[in-house]
Order: sequence, then C-alpha cells, then structure tokens
Amino acid sequence: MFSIPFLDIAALQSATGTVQLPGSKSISNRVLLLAALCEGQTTVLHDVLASDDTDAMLTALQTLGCEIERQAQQVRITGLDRQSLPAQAQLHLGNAGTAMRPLTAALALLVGPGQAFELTGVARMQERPIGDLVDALRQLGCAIDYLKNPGFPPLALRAADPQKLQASGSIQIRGDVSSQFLTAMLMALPLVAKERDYVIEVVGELISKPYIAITLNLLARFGIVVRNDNWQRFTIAAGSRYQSPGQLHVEADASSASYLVALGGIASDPALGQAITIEGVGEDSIQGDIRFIDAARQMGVHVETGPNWLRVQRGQWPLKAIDIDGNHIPDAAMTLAVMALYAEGTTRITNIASWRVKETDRIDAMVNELSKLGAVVDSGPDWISVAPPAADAWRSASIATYDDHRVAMCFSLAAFNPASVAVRIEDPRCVGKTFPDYFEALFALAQPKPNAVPVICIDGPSASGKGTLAAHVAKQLGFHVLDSGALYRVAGVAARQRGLDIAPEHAPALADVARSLQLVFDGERVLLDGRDVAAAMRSDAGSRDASLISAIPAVRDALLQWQRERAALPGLVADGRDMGTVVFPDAPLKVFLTASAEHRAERRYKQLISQGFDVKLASLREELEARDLRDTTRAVAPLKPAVDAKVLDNSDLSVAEATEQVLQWWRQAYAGAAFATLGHD
Ligand SMILES: Nc1ncnc2c1ncn2[C@@H]1O[C@H](COP(=O)(O)OP(=O)(O)OP(=O)(O)O)[C@@H](O)[C@H]1O
Ligand SMILES: Nc1ccn([C@H]2C[C@H](O)[C@@H](COP(=O)(O)O)O2)c(=O)n1
Repeated sequence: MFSIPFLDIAALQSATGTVQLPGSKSISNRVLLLAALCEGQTTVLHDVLASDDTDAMLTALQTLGCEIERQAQQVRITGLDRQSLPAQAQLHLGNAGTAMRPLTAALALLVGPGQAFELTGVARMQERPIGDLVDALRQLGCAIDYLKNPGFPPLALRAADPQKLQASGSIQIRGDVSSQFLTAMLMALPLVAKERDYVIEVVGELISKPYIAITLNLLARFGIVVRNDNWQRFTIAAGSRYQSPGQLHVEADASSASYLVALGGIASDPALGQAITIEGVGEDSIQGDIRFIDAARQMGVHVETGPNWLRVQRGQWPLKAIDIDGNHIPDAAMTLAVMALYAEGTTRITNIASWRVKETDRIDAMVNELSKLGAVVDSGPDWISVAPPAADAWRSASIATYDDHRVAMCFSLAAFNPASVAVRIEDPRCVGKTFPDYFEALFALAQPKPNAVPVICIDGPSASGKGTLAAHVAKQLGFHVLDSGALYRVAGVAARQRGLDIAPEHAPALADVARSLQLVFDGERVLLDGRDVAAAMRSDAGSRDASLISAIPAVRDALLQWQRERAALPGLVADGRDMGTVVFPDAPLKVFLTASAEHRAERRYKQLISQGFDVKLASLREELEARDLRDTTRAVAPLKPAVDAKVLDNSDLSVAEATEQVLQWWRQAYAGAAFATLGHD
C-alpha cells in the first residue's frame, strides 16, 4: 500500500496480465457479523478482505467479546454469547458504513439492562445519515440517543423496552437513502424473531436492490429465510435462528473489479494479444456490481466471463458514450464517469442520489476532479454528465481523493490519456478501505509510454549520503531504489568467487560475469546465486574491487541494460556515479550530491564505528580521496555532474533538509507548474 502524501502516475500506454482480486467488502463485513451472531457456534470464513473497513468490523466484534482467530485471509469466529457481552463498549468504526449500520441494529436489539454501547466513526462518518435506521429501531422500542447531531453518529445504545419490542411486529423503514438501513434491519431481526413474525415495510422506492439481494442470499446461508414481497415487504418468520454454515468462501469484490474491467477496455488491445484476466469473480456473482460489465459492454468493451473469472479487452475505440441509470450499480458506476473520458460524446449517469451520502459527496467530487483534467462536466441532485476533453485540452491534474477509495482508484485510469499529461493521486492510502494493493496491481499490469517512468538520479562522491538520500526520497514518492554501487560491488565479489583477477586484461571474462549475475536484493541481504554476499561486498576488499571493476568499460556496458530495466512504475530513484550522465540521461531530475571530504570521512567513520568496525579517521579520509580520484579520472563514465544536474552540497544539511530540497526540485521538475498551487509546495 502506498502510504504517502501523493502518488504520481506516469503516462500509461497499455495493460495486460492476470490479477487476483481481494475479497468483497460487502460480503466480508456481512459474513463477519453473521458469524458473530451465531451464538456459540464457530464459522471459518475464507478469502475475507483485509482492509480498513473489515478491520473496523473485526475490532468491534473483538471488543464485544467475540473469539476471533485470523490467519491471512482466513478468519475463524466463534459467535457472541449474549450473556457475556461487556457492560460498556465504545466501538470506533472508522468510515465503514457496512460496519456502522448493521452493528447499530444488531446491538440495539442485543444490549441488555445495565449495558451501554457507543458507536462512532471518523468525521465523515459523523456526516453520513443514520436517522432512518434509528427511527425504524425506535419503532421496536430500542433506546438510541444521538451523542452529537440528530440523525448522525455517534450513537449511544441502551436496553430496549421489552414490551414494545414484543408488541411491534411491523416496522417501516425508508428505502430511498441507503439500502444499508434495510440490510441492517434484515440482519438484526432474526435475533428477536423467536415467537412471532417480524415484517419490514419499505417506504419509498428501494434503491440499490442488488445489495439487498446479497444480504438475503447470505442470510439464507446462515439459516434465515426471508420472504421478499416485491422488494416492498420483507418477512422474518417466527422461530428464525442463526445457524452457522461451518465454512464459507467470500467472493472477490465485484466493485473493485470495475477498475480492472475499465483498464482492459481502455488499454488491452486484442490486436497485440493483450487482455486483462480477473480472477475471483465471474458473471454468476451474487454482487450487484457485477452488472457493471453490462454497462462496460454498452460502452464497447469486450468482456468474456466464466464461473469465477472475467477476461476483458478493448473493443470499440474510442468508447461509446452512454446514457445509463446507475441505481443498480451505485459504486461501480463511478468508474463509468472516468471511462467517459475515453468515449465519443457525452455520457450521462442518472438515478445516483446515493452518491451524495457515501464516503464523500461523490457527485461533487467527480465534477471537481474530472473538470481539473479538462472534461466538460455537469451535474444535478442525482445525475452527472461527462464529455471528454478535446485532444489538446487535457490538463495535468492533482486529483483530490476526499478519503474516498473509489475516487482514487477510478482516477488512476486517467493516466492513459492521449495527451500524456501527468496524473497525481493525492492520499493514495485511502484505497486501504477495500483494495489495499490496488496501485501495486495496476503497476503490475500497466505498461508505461516509452521513457515515461520518472527517474530521479542522485550521483556524487563516496559517502556523500547518496544512498541515504535516495532511500528517503523514494519512500516519500513510493518509488523503487537502484543502488548501482551495490551492483559493482557484487560484480567484484562474483569475479573473485570465480577466481578472476580484476584487471583490464580480463575484461571479456569480467564482463561475462557481470552479464550473468544472478542477483536478488532482499532488504539488508544481497543474494548472489542464492548466497548472501552483503558482508563481503561492504568489506574494504569489496570496496576496492568495486572501484577496480567499475573502471572496466566492458563491465559497465554489461550492466547498463540491467540498470535501465530497474526503471519501473511508479518511478525510480537511482544512486551512483553515472546515473545522470550515462544510465538515465533523460531523467527529469538529476542531483549531484556532494559534501566536503572532511564531512564525508567523518560520516563514514561514525557509520563504521557504529557497525563495530575498528577504523581510523585519517586513513578513511585518505582512502576516500583516493577513491574520489579514481572515480573522477577514469576514462569511462567518470564521476562528474551531468550538465543539467542540480548540485547539492549537504555538508551542513540534515538528511531531512536534503530530502525536502530534492522533493521540492522534483515537484518543479516533474509535475511542473500544474501542481505548484495544489497544496504540496
Ligand atoms: N545529510 C547528512 N548529514 C549527516 N549524515 C549523513 C547525511 N547524509 C548521509 N549521512 C550519513 O553518512 C553516511 C554515509 O551515507 P551513505 O551510505 O548514504 O553514502 P553514499 O554516498 O551512498 O556512500 P557510498 O558511495 O559509499 O555508497 C551514513 O552513515 C549516513 O547516515
Ligand atoms: N554508478 C556507479 C556506482 C558505483 N560506481 C563505483 C564507485 C565505487 O568505487 C564503487 C562502489 O560504489 P558505492 O557503493 O561506494 O557507491 O562502484 C560506479 O563506478 N558507478
């Protein structure tokens, strides 16, 4: 997961490959709660989504006394014992609507005399309505108080009035704001439907019916059969009792699939043999958002399906603009608004009022962010229309994500824009709500446009702090790191292991060694042919050999391609001596990092002493100056600043100050003026 302030996505060209989707959030949080409601029974849930929202549910259930064992995607839950619920509990549910609504209903019915539960969430959760659910529960005699604003969390729950609970067999609930209210009632009522039927009457048009269908399907798996009269009246029969299915497999997330279906439709050209294969969810999914594939097909995308997979390729291009009622696919429909950027004409998505009460006001969010890219966007209370920018009207944009995972994921698709303008996703960590590794999955499937992967070069003399600075800058940007010095060090070790003298007359053999290095960088370990050579390559002899072998032109040539191939999405910070002059001459930012010999010798001295080496400052300084001389005077790729490098003397700078300087240069160099005013400068 990218836990960084922003993620720059390079201009992307195409996409192909296979992706295994994470588990469905809607199913995961429902079955976690249903399993917890199976009093005393154990359920093993497989392929459960690991995300912020499921963490919120699991933590709440544990606080309530549920026994939970979690191993990767498998969760073993023993149902709550009503008698051992705590007297008091405070549940923080983040921004997880699928935890807040059903837990409110279940706990409002479970809370006993003398007990009190509080349910709260992040600031946005405190703006998301829950009044219709509370009104429905109050009809049953539930005692629920608003702790801040009427109609919104946080809530306080106390024991229901038992007489009223018995008396009221019919409950009315609004269905036109969020289907989660009805889901919550459907999941809670089996807890009390012992001796009589409970009937739920839906007031107003029920939205997002497919989500209710998921709830009914899962209730049936847990032994509760609900009578559904035309989506207006639901009956939970007397004698209903939760019964664990023992084991249950969670389908992959159909809403998350929408980004990858769109990816295939935008970027997988069948003429080039490209396709996106999505594993874990197929056309027979119980999730309503699977119907997104119909909308994608209408736009011209080619989608094949099987029992548990989808295969997607670009069909018609540009895509066809569509006019669609998005009510049945409220979450996935957001992806259509970004696909509209690649369509001919104006796409209109209607009947999506629920977007306004999701993680953010999604209609406003989409209008704001699509407009930044140059699209022509209009909207109303429950609709949005999007016309793509003209070819020359695309603008680079820093996309605000409003702590909304879906905004972040769908706007990543804008990086395929024909103008190759930069796309920055702010706060990319928000995808942790449902698809923590979304960007990793995207980068594994997508190919950048030629030379589009951004590279930051940090060259400079020994012990100037290149490696340290490279690691800090890369961490801030979510980029990969290339320590090219390590490559020459390993080449030296490999040559010695093969009994070769490191001298110019052995250049062809040394180049062969360099070309065939079998290398794995694994944290502190460096595996050469499977054996850790980190200590050998960092020894004095290792440093000398690296300096000698790096002066041999054939060796440098042999290692050139390998280094260039390290430039992978989302970007690379490369440190060495010739990163800016030879390996990545077109890099948008080149830094030549230097410091006085005195400072550098002192830093290296402290570094080695802290690692337990017995060294002398004076001899270290002599060796360092000798190495500087060799590196700067050698015939091939000598150490020198590239003509367009920015020189940074960090003699009197801390690592944090030097990092900030490079990031500032980066913001100017890569994103340019487009992002200068957008909050990171
Ligand atoms: N700005 C700085 N101020 C103080 N110390 C620093 C600074 N930058 C790096 N150092 C320290 O200097 C030492 C050498 O840094 P580092 O190993 O990153 O240098 P390098 O240029 O990559 O060296 P080499 O070329 O030998 O690989 C480390 O102990 C590091 O913590
Ligand atoms: N791009 C590079 C990187 C390193 N070298 C040489 C310079 C050093 O003598 C040796 C080890 O480098 P270090 O780990 O100290 O950065 O490799 C080079 O020539 N070109």
